[in-house]
Amino acid sequence: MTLLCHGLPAWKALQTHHREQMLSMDLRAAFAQDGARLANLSMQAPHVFADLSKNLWSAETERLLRDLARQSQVQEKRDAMLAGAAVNCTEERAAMHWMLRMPRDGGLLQHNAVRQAWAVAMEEALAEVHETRAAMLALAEQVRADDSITDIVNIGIGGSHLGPEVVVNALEDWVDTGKCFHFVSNVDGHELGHVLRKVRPHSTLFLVASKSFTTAETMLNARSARQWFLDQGGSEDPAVACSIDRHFVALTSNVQAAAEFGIRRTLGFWDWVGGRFSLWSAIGLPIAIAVGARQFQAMLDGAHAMDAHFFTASMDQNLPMRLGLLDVWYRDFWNFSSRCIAPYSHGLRRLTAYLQQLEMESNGKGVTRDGQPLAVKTAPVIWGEPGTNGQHAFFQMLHQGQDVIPVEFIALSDGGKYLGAHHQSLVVNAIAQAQALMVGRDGEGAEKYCPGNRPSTFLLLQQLDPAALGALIALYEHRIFVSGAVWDINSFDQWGVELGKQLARQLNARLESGDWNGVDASTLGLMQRLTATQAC
Ligand SMILES: O=P(O)(O)OC[C@H]1O[C@](O)(CO)[C@@H](O)[C@@H]1O
Repeated sequence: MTLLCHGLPAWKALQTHHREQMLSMDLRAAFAQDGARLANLSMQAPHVFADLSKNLWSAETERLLRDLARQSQVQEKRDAMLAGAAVNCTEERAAMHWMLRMPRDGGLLQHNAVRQAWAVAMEEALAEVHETRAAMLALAEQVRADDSITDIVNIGIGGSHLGPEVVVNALEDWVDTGKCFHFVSNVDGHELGHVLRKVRPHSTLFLVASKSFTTAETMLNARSARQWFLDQGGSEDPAVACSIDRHFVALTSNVQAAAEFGIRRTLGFWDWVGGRFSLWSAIGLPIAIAVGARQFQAMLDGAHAMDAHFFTASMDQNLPMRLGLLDVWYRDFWNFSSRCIAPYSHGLRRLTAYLQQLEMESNGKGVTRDGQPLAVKTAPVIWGEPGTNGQHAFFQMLHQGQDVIPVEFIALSDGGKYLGAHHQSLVVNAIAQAQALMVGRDGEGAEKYCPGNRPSTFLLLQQLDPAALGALIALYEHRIFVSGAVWDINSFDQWGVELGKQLARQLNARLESGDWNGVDASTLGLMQRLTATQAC
């Protein structure tokens, strides 16, 4: 049994530090007293500048958090991930999404620490990654060149939806095909119907994206799409131009299930790619079709630069480490139960949804890797909306509400082709909000009082290009790994999701059999209402 994090000496030291020095901390005073605060608490990582100075911490806090990281063996756990160990212990799988962005020769391997951790068997995995990617990019280029295909419909949910969607939206300015991209995830037929009304079978390519190829929502959507395709004149005969063979591709690690479904064109990936970490794999096909092989590679390169930073930079200059430790500091010592994500970029409008899965599915756990109940809090609620919209919705509460909620601003220095006046206004608003949260307002009446001293982090990308976006997403992946490692949880499984799936299956079966024995009164009452409504 490993020692639980709250039993470590550094945990106790952080509790004392919090109680005796930080509870009364005032950010305004901290800046007034320390002219070097910004320099010490900000840093440049690959493609991402981070201003961490408006957080409720100090150099001493960070020193103690690094002690905590050492005592909870964060670096050893990181290196085990890099060595291909089965860090996803409940499913006995490695977690090697970072390998999906690794160059064939060199890259990370040029670093001593990485070379030492690298297992020879992983050479084979890397070779397969490159082979599969070449096939994926070749297919993407073929689709891009085919003017008869005007619409791409991605059918998938969770990691098989959110990553491709966030990236295709974010890289809108880099999309150089005239094709339209549609994402269908919800089992609500409304979503599929909405898309099918807009497309034609002979000009649509359906991508059925599912790692397991068993996810109920995706399978039902895929079956309905297939039926629609046949009803609209499509054919099962591969010799016909408008055939399933030509218009359906499966992206999956379960090639056999895809074949049983009737899809013969498949791109595979491996069980060591977690669903929420899969956009870099075949699941990224919609991205590659949208922006082409060169820009897809640029996104991988940006992510790889962040990987190299995470795996090699010293702890005090390692951005994913610093952010992951900040997250533990806020969750467990300040007891902040949520974090607001505020991307000041329309391109990043789906980022929060993506990060919700990444962080809450990874770290929303209550036991350690060896099954011990945790006495500390883990993942916060991740929520938010793009700025400036959020300012006219929930920022009121951030400024004057009773809860303190750390805010994460994400902005771009260069707004690209968008009108300078718009971009300037956008970024100035982000900076002003971070300032307002910190400085507050006093002396103008009780109703106008804003307490200030409210924490925020500011992440700045030069522009929203493929490399910067890749680096930003990899930053979040690694940061979540760090906090998960401190809590000693398995950040790579998601057993909580299974229960609901299992019960939905049982309720469907009970609907068929009419056997409601042992079902609680509330569930039974709701099911009776549903069947009564259906009967009308
Ligand atoms: O790609 P699949 O196997 O359809 O799974 C979809 C999603 O379902 C989950 O397993 C549970 O929500 C996610 O982890 C995953 O991203």
